[in-house]
Amino acid sequence: MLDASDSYVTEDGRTIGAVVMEMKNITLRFGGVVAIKDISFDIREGEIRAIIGPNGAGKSSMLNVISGFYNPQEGQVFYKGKQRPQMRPYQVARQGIARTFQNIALFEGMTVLDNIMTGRLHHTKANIWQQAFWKGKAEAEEVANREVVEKIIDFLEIQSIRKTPVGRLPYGLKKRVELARALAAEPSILLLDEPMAGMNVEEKEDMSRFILDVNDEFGTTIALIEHDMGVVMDLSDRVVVMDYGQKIGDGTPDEVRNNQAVIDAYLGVAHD
Ligand SMILES: Nc1ncnc2c1ncn2[C@@H]1O[C@H](COP(=O)(O)OP(=O)(O)OP(=O)(O)O)[C@@H](O)[C@H]1O
Repeated sequence: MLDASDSYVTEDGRTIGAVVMEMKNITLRFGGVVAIKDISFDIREGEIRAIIGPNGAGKSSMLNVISGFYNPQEGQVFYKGKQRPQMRPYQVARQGIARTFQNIALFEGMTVLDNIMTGRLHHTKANIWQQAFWKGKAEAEEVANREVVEKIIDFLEIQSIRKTPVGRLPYGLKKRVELARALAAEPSILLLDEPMAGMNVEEKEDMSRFILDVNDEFGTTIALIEHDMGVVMDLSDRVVVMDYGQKIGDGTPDEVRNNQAVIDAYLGVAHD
């Protein structure tokens, strides 16, 4: 059994570090609906952590708790060892947590490059006057921001579409641009909201490869939610399984695959 501060090396040679985020006894209600019921789990530095579950299981609600969009009625979120107070999403983003959205949230009329640049907003400290008159600090920031963005464009192999308005791109590429924008924030934790939803097989393979590469190359901790159990099993180090707002499984992909409660949930076996 690992301690919160332990680290270990995976079979494929990646180092998984200490616990960086801990969700403790989280309960979230919408009026009479209990979307999350007393769930606890942790996320370790450098790991790929999936949260899966059938429709309505509470995955999006959980992602929204992590990203600060929802504040749970009960339970605590610990980040880097400290209990996180109630926060707005932009404050969570400033702590190095970036996300993508299931229904792509890009500016369709803007080019790929400009969309990705919007991911740098939290790294821009020059005030509006400095920006308007292109002086000192603003200029240096713009150069640094472009450098980060160019590196990501290369990394995600989207050089050829950098000047294309996002609205003209096929779905799979839009998803890749969204990933690029989230990466532009240089997050310590990247949250992916159903990154493979609506993709064909080839697009899913591409996205899986990029998720693995991001984790490997930048050491980014990744938490993702996904409806389809198959696609995340090869990617993830550990998987939390939710069903009807409860946690019914948590462990390595193999442990989860062999968990009877998980098998039942996915086969639609009735509840008591
Ligand atoms: N804003 C909301 N207001 C009221 N009920 C909500 C709200 N958001 C989610 N719920 C309810 O909470 C439960 C969990 O929903 P959630 O969207 O988190 O599940 P999910 O696992 O992400 O589902 P899906 O895979 O279909 O996206 C559902 O019963 C849902 O109807």
